[in-house]
Amino acid sequence: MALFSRVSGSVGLITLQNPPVNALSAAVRQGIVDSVKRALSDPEVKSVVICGENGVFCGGADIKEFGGNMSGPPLIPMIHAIEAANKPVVAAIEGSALGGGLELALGCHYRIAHSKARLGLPEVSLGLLPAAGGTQRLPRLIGVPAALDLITTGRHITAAEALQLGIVDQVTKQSTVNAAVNFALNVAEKPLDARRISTFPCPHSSDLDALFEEAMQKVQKSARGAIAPVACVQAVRAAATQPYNQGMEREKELMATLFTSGQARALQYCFFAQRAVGKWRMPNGACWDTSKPRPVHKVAVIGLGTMGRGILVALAQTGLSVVAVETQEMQLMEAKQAVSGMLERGAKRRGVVPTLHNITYSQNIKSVAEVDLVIEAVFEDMALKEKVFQQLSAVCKPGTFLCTNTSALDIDHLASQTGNPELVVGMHFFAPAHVMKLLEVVYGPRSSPQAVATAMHLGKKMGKIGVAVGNCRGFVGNRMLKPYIEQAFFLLEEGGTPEKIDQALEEFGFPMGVFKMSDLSGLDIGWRVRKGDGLAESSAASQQSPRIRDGRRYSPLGDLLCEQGRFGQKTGHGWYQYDKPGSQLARSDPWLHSFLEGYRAQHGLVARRIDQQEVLERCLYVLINEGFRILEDGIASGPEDIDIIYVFGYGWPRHRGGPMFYAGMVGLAKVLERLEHYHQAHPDVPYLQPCSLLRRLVASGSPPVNTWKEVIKKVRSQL
Ligand SMILES: CCC[C@H](O)CC(=O)SCCNC(=O)CCNC(=O)[C@H](O)C(C)(C)COP(=O)([O-])OP(=O)([O-])OC[C@H]1O[C@@H](n2cnc3c(N)ncnc32)[C@H](O)[C@@H]1OP(=O)([O-])[O-]
Repeated sequence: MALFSRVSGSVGLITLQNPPVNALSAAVRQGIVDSVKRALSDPEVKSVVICGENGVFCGGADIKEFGGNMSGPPLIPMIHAIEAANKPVVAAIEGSALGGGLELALGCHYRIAHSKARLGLPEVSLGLLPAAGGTQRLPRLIGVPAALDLITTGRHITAAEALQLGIVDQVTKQSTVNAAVNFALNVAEKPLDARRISTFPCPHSSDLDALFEEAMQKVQKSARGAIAPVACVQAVRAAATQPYNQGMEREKELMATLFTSGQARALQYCFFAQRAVGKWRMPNGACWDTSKPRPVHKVAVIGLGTMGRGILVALAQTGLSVVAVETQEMQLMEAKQAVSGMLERGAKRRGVVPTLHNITYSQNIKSVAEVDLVIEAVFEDMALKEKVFQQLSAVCKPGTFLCTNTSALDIDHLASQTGNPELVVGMHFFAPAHVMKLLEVVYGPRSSPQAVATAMHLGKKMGKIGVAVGNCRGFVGNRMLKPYIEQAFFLLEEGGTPEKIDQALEEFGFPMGVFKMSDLSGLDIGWRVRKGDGLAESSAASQQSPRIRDGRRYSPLGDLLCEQGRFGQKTGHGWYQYDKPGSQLARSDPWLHSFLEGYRAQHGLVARRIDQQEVLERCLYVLINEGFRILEDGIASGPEDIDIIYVFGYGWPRHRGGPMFYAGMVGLAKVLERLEHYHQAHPDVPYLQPCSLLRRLVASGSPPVNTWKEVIKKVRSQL
């Protein structure tokens, strides 16, 4: 709702009240309409201020209403009525003015912002466009290029940038409402014609066609198939080329196509899923609201390879005091130099002072004795990690949380090396760790809820999206990746090429196909794991059939490439060739193609044509199937956990909502039918066998993804 009051004698104050972000629900819109009417009809009121309760102006339209029947007064006429008012209306912007919130402010005649406020039109990230006049008013106010930038990226800007762009008229460090009320008193009798943005001509650049052509190319390149950024450009074009009313018609028309699109549904699902993962729950019932984190003031990072350095940078940037330990002197010196450089560059970009002084470097593990939490990031080798955990358990003060940055190893086994296994959790960061948003917080059977809460809290402080998951080989992300990569190898054996398979996945929306990704991360990583598992054996030494392991189909293609020293980008050759070691531009490699031909001939395989549909169905559905197994095993507590892990850690296109949401969009029955089909064709591939949870969900009528948790609970109790 919205509260009306009269302040300073003649100022009507309208306060939006819908915690926590004052979203424009039906009740709030009704409240604004009623309050504006009251202010305009009250002869004592000479000017009006609109503000939000609890230090937040407005987070925009109420996204929760989008799925249901929209009732209450519509936003557009409400904003028009404010703009058309014959008394000045001033927006007092504190906290956030986003989406419909900023559109409301643009309908006001003046805008005063607090210096800490954030403004933006982030609708594009929800698969929409600013359809309450945002695409028409903003270009008229700040010009086409700046409006295009804000509307197509959805980025939030500071009050200082908003002032510089001309979006706000004044920035204050004091009480925004007081400043706005004083401002309103001063402008009470001033004429308003020059303050109604919809009447402004849109500032024209000399070559509009070229400008929009360039903008369209830019969004198409970065959108990876998302439709909203394209619609945003089209809407702004209407502002630049048509009168306001026609522009509004175009905005409405474009919004209508977006509003009901699957992409909008997927993106809005992601918005809520991102927030839902913070409300974690362990199988024993412990959860986010009953488990309080312990304060962490001092942290240590052990091992300063690539991952350790990234983690160190992310920690130092939070302002925490960090002890960085690396036993090799050379490595320590190199790491110190690299980390200082990363911190300095990061600080320069953000216009802040680098936090180099937060870090103490040491070669001695005993220097972690006084820290509250340790993140171990040594080489991915169980024997080495065991030793480190034994040492940590001996040197750390009682109660220190011990976290490991392993990407697949057994957390519980590591916990068993310490005197207090309840203090041990996994903190699985993704490379580069100071950039990538995802953090898997992995609890073992003995991890305490407080250890999970503390790791999740620390992750949030580091700007990460933490997802709490159970302990199993590869946890959630890497466990699902295994069958996905395996299918890609099988497709190569059957006639595919790295180029065709990658193209299908990139057209789906991944930034990189599976083979380019593998070249980037290094083929030797998977090879080392397969060797450890006894799967990858030198072809000469192998006693067993090269294409079968334990009765299951196996592809040794990756191993054979590694035997040739082809480790990917770092060696200049992998699934592709590169100009030189370390280059990033992948080129098709004739050697690889003739190698594949030779391999097929050697194993009596006849290449067939593999189309895009088969690539997508086999690679994606097998990954989804493993996701269902993870849900069945209770490793992830809901589909949102898996989807957020894939969107933020593995490049799954956000506008497709994550693998589990996508399965729901495709139709669970269809996913099941295709898995059955492929399993029949490849009975020696167990990953293709549909898991029982998927079957049960289909049998129970394929309920929508947001109700799976309930179904899973029931299914799990019956399994
Ligand atoms: C015709 C229409 C045209 C119009 O152009 C369309 C729009 O405006 S589209 C909208 C364009 N606007 C946007 O895209 C802005 C979206 N919002 C944000 O970016 C951030 O929430 C914000 C920066 C505001 C606060 O960040 P923070 O302080 O870290 O806090 P937080 O993020 O944890 O959120 C706290 C709680 O509020 C909830 N909630 C939040 N916003 C909305 C909403 N609009 N609605 C409903 N709920 C919303 C959120 O789910 C969470 O709920 P819970 O149950 O407690 O988990």
